[in-house]
Amino acid sequence: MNILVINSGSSSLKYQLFKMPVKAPISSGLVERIGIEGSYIKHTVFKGDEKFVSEKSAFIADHGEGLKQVLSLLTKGELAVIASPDDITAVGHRVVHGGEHFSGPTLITEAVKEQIKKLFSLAPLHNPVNLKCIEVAEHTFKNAQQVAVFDTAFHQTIPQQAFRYAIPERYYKEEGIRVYGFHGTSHKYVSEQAIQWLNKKESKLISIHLGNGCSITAIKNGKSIDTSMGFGPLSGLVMGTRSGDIDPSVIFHLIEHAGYSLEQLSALFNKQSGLLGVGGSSDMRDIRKLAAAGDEHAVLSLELYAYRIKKFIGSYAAVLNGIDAVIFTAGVGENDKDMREAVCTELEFLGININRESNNRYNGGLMDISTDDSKIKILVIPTNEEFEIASQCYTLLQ
Ligand SMILES: Nc1ncnc2c1ncn2[C@@H]1O[C@H](COP(=O)(O)OP(=O)(O)O)[C@@H](O)[C@H]1O
Ligand SMILES: CC(=O)OP(=O)(O)O
Ligand SMILES: [Mg+2]
Repeated sequence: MNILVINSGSSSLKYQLFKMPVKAPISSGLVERIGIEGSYIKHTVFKGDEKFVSEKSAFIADHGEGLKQVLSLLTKGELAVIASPDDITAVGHRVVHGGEHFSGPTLITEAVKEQIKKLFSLAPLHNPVNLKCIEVAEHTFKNAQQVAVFDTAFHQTIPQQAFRYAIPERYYKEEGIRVYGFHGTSHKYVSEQAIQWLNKKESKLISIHLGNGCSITAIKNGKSIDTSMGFGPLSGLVMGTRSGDIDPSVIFHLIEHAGYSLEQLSALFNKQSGLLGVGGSSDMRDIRKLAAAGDEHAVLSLELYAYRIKKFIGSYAAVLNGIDAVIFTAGVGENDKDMREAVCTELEFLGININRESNNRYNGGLMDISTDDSKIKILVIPTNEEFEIASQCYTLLQ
């Protein structure tokens, strides 16, 4: 059985094709910097111990175009791995917002698509793109089962005191206004790796996912108990183009004194803020270059980004009443050693001591980058949302 997984994030589209039940990747790849200058596609095919890679740089305007190019790479040319669409038994889709309806992998029906559509306004950078990818896959792989795995599912264990906002109950009961939480598939995957590595029956973890979207989750004994994103994937940490936490008074002010419309407000907080708004680019690699050249705005954006993460670590240390390990994952978490160092600096009082030499040396895989006497372990763990989605799809289809 072959399962193709499509993971569309706000700036990227990642895919992996797995042979099941052995969970062996046949092919994987990514389209990065979608919609900004410097987009590229990397397509990898695994044959035994050998790896074949093709890379192409060309502007890719949106995820629909990205997915069409990916499907063409998978089915045509030298590095094709699918002879016929019927080689694909199931397509697993990452879907970001599932509301309260979905707590596990779900077969996609017309009703499920309607539900994904209803949540467009709450995850405007994601749900429309996720639905688009589902439609393209349905059209391409007519006989495959289409399965959705929701970012929100892992956070369904968050207790009411953490998921409710302090507003009248009817807004929860009638409008579903509550914390949902996102990046759940990633937080689940890396926390399970950490629990296995720690080899402890009971565990208290803080998982820090730093991609284009960023979120941090408190995980007790394998269950999410609080997370920084809320009703939509907008609150909490500073992100590529999203502001993270902001006092709602700012919104009232912009409406009252500057005449902002709903569309302008949504664009401001979702698309024009975060690293882009403060530092001049949504991409951490660009920000690093600007900061190295002395750009003060870029430097400030890095400070805001690290400070916000640190604030949440303190808050979740209190929520968990202790920490066994903090985990860094996703694009920035796995690749930006300076950000890991900035976040962990001056947290010694908590028992977080980073080993700078190990941190600088990190080059993939699960690695402990804390000092030998650090009370709290600091782990870098590459996320693999596609692997997790394929596993959940397989379980569902059995
Ligand atoms: N070598 C690197 N150094 C610093 N940041 C990096 C590096 N590689 C990738 N990133 C950053 O990771 C982010 C994208 O992360 P990713 O998890 O792929 O995002 P998403 O899935 O949300 O689209 C971008 O800000 C990018 O600049
Ligand atoms: C939920 C979210 O922000 O996802 P991504 O980081 O992939 O944009
Ligand atoms: Mg992502």
